[in-house]
Order: sequence, then structure tokens, then C-alpha cells
Amino acid sequence: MAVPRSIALIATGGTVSVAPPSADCQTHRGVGELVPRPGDLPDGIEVVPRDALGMSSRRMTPDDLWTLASTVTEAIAAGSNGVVVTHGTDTLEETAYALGLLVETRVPVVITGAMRSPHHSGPDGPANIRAALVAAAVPDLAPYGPTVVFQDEVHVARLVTKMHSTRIAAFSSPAAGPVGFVAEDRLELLLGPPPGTDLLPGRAAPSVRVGLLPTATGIDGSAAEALTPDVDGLVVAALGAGHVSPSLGAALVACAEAGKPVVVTSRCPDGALLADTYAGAGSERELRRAGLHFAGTLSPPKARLRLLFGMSAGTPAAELFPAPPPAPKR
Ligand SMILES: NC(=O)C[C@H](N)C(=O)O
Repeated sequence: MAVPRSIALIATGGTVSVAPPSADCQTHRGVGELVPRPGDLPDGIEVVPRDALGMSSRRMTPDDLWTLASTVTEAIAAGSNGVVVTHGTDTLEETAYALGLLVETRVPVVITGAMRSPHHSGPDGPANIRAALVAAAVPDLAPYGPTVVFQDEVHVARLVTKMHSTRIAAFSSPAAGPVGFVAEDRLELLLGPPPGTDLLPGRAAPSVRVGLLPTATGIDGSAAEALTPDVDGLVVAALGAGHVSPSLGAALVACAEAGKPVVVTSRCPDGALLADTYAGAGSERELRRAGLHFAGTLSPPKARLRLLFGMSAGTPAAELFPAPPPAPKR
């Protein structure tokens, strides 16, 4: 008989592990309760369970992400053939991306959770965990970096987002769709791994504060001005392809001139930021010329984690968010 693949199952809390009959979803079961019973375990897999954290994902902090990344790294160093992390869904995509920033791995790392708690009808946790274990046991998944397995779909950490607040089909990757799926306890990969890695060149425990600002019609610079003294860096979820109101633009430039890196992202769930199309106050041309950094296709919360952990390790923002090559003449 073939040697079973050893998969570390690391629990952090979330709805997937809410303890019945806790009506307020505040108490979380230990990882032992999440391990499939012997008859429910996919063939050829052995689970090594470990509790890391036990909380709703809204409580997760950068320090917790650092701790979790260390736990995952330890499991890999101890010889796991793959890792599955169970997590609350509200910030699951951020944790997946943070593991991509912080964990150097040659084995698959998969994150999953549930939208329905174990004591509700049709809980999705057991099926998600089973599919995640199947995926984590396949070495071909490793080059994709951390992935999210949910509802039998496999999504890469950089692109995945929680699109629905209550349905069990909560996650998707608007830019490219899932890279694979699990059926009959087999992983099918549909697309190749992402072209680049998100792993940071230097890794260190979080030691800086990075703010995140929303934009909307008529949002001026007052919130940015109020926030600037309290942060070491700022991410703005700008309009469209990287635009803000002229007043907000001036406040962001002032923040950058004060030596605090400002990173522009888009509030659109899909698409990239422009470099050289619009001019004038608050346009992408003006903001780039003033030294603001642009995060490409990265979502606002993920760009925030990249800036936060990158700065903590002393990597300049310009290296974390390199400028695109000049556009060809049109
Ligand atoms: N479905 C969930 O897991 C939601 C929960 N509030 C959490 O993120 O911990």
C-alpha cells in the first residue's frame, strides 16, 4: 500500500468551527472536531491536526497573521506534504494572501472555511474541508502559492474575493475564475500557476500601521488628513482606474511628501490601474508623478497587507509596487 500523504490541518476559528449550540457564533471547537472521521477521509491521506487560533476572522490582526504564517512554516519544515488552514470567511482572502507574502513553500497550502455553522441545515464545512484535503495532497498545486478551496473550486490567493455575504458559493476570482476544481476526490487543474510569486523579499513581524481609505462621489481630503498622523503608510481604494477627487489627491500627495508611502488601488473588483491616460488634479498621471505607488490588480485589503509586511521588513514601497514599463506610443 502507498504511504499516505501527511496533511497538516491547522484551525483558526470561524463559522466552520463554531461550537453547537452556540447561538451567538462566539465559541469555537478545537481542530479535533474538524478532522473527518476515518470513513469520511479521502483515501491515501493522513491528517495531522493542530490548533493555531480560535476566533471569528473579524478579530484577526497582522500579529495573528504572522503567528499563523510561522505555524504553517513549522508544519512544512516538519515534513507535511501539504497544509490546510480552516478560517472564518470574512477575512479569509486576506489571510490567504498574507500566507503568500510570508510563507516560502514547496508543498500546497490551502485555506477553507464555511458559510453555515455545523449546527445549521446543510453545513458546508465538512465538504469544504474534505475538498481542501484532497487538493492539498496534490504536489502539482504547490506552484500556485496559497489557494482557497471553497465549494469544490480552487482559487489563487491574489485574485480570490468573498463576493457574497451569506450564500455558500461565497468566493470567486472576478479577473480569471477558478484555476481548478475538485470532483470525486480528484483535483483537476484548468489553468497554469500565476506568472509571478507574491512572496516578499524580506519577512518580519508587523511593526507599522497602514490605513485604508475608501472613496466615493464628493469624498474630499479631510479623512486622509485626519488619518495621516496616525499611520506609517496609507492605501486608498480609488475610483475606477486610479482616480480620486482633487481635494483627496492633494491630501494623499501631502501624506507622501511627509515620507509616508501612499498606495493607490481600485474600488472596482476587477481590472488594472492606468498609467498614462487621464491628466489633471486627482488623475492617475498626476498621482504617479507626485510619487504615489500603484498596486496593479491587487485589491485594497491585499495591497494594505503587502505594504504593511513589506515596510515592516524594511522593503521600500517602490520595490513592493514597481512602476509599469512605459506604455508604447498610441
Ligand atoms: N462564515 C464565516 O466564517 C463568517 C464569520 N463571521 C468569520 O469570518 O469568522
